[in-house]
Amino acid sequence: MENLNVILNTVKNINVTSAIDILVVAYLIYRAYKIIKETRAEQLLKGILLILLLIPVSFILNLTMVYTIISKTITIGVLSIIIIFQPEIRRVLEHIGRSTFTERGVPRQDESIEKVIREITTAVDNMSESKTGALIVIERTTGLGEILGSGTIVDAVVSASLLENIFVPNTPLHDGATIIRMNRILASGCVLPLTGSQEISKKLGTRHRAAIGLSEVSDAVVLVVSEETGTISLAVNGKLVRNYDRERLQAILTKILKKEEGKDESIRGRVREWLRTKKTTS
Ligand SMILES: Nc1ncnc2c1ncn2[C@@H]1O[C@H](COP(=O)(O)OP(=O)(O)OP(=O)(O)O)[C@@H](O)[C@H]1O
Repeated sequence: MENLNVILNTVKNINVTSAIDILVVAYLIYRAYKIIKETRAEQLLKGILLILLLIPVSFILNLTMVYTIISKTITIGVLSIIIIFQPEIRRVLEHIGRSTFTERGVPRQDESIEKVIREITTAVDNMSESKTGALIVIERTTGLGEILGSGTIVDAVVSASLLENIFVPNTPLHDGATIIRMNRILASGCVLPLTGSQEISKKLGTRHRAAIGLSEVSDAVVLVVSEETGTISLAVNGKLVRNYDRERLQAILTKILKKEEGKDESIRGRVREWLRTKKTTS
């Protein structure tokens, strides 16, 4: 009863500043949840929230032992969360950075993007026909500097023939991933992080797992051509979509990489856009 009074008094003392404080925290939690939704962190997060919910419940019901154990182990818990959620935390922070700064990996001018997309699509389609295994990463806002270091620097203009040449079997650069930034092939033979997801089909080997793995920890677009079947797949945001043909691949790459004309994705741009829509609706 005493504990309940403490909580009621706290609620009574809420002023405008603390209400804003609560709203900001609630918004940040909501955004973080949206980013990690449908990743392996979602289930873990639900479990942790349930345990955290036990703190006020045990406090109100005077369950001294439960309350003491949970509140005393929370520090170790926070440390464990940071270690377990390291990839997801990185993703959330990168996502925040992405909203603040404008895109850097994708070429600015539409013509240039279209050309890069055309060259990549042609190469991927040809490699699919000849069943040449390939792994192509298109960098967007998440910097892939660490990954570049694992491969060999190429630094050449993107062209279908160069891409096809890189992946010719038994040549020095065919193993691993090729990274594209803007309209340049930066490096080949790069090692990508493998996904740890248990939900992926056992039929998919390490090439596809590497594509999903990188797309889980970055906003890169990753293309895979299967050496076994010639199937074209695309991984974005931890999801792999299979069986693309040339037209569908060109369409999806254009949709992802070509920024809507004049659209400002930065926070300032979004606020401006929101104010503009408010003005027109009022
Ligand atoms: N971590 C990694 N980073 C980059 N490339 C990788 C990685 N792991 C494997 N690869 C590439 O994938 C090739 C092996 O593909 P594997 O047959 O295991 O995959 P798969 O998904 O079954 O693809 P495929 O359908 O082409 O056989 C390696 O030779 C290498 O080029």
